[in-house]
Amino acid sequence: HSLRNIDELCASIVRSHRETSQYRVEELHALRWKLFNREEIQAYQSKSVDEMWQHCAIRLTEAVQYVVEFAKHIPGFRMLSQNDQIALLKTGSMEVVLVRMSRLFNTENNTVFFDGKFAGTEVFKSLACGDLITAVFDFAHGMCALKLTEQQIALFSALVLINADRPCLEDKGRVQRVQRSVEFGLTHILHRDNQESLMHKLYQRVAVLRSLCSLHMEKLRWFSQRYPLTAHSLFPPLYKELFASE
Ligand SMILES: CCS(=O)(=O)c1ccc(CC(=O)Nc2ccc(-c3ccc(CC(C)C)c(C#N)c3)c(C(F)(F)F)c2)cc1
Repeated sequence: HSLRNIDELCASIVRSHRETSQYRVEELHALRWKLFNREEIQAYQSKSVDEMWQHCAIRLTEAVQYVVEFAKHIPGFRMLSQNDQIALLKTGSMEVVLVRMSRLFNTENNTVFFDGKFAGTEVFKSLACGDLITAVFDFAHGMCALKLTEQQIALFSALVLINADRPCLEDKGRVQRVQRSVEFGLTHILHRDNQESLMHKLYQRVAVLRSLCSLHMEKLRWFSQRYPLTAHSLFPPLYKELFASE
């Protein structure tokens, strides 16, 4: 890797992250005190379990679609086979959504940007998934504590996605080469930012991310058994394709 194309690699991943984020950090910062009022919280809490699940699945799927766009602009991702691209997105897109969620989190009042305003955990009560929501909020809190820059989030998101250890990859070697170039990019910018110590903290976050996503899948399996009609006919097709283990 000559430095030139490592800088180009980082620049294209950062550009893609910026272009595929629904909101810029400045916009979210300006909205951070826009909280749901009592009536709005009441309205969410009076939704039935399946209504709230469907509502959240739609929101999550929107966020995932931006991650799919982000992936397509990671240098080397499009050179992978269709099946390998889908395999990486199937297991990695939720992880990247959760990494991105940390940008939506306000640690001062423990709220996250959802449906246009900042919501506390009480908004999600009717999901009957308190442990998952708590885990999502805790993860976002932990990510905020690292005070990552947008560039660091962009490279970390790309590294979370391009993982050669994902199951059922056709050409593991090719994914490994793309993964190594992204790893090189992340270490390059951490070195430039004089923050090499962040690298092992980021790998620790990956372990938490894995458990969070398997908790999400476990809850989805529980929900699909309890509300098969909603899960099979009212969830966004992309959500089912990526997360329903069928
Ligand atoms: C920051 C990147 S961006 O692209 O700009 C962007 C990206 C997203 C947004 C707004 C947005 O969609 N927030 C949101 C959406 C869903 C959820 C959510 C809801 C319920 C669940 C559990 C359920 C499925 C059983 C889970 C999970 N797991 C996640 C959340 C939050 F996690 F907070 F609850 C927030 C705004 C800008």
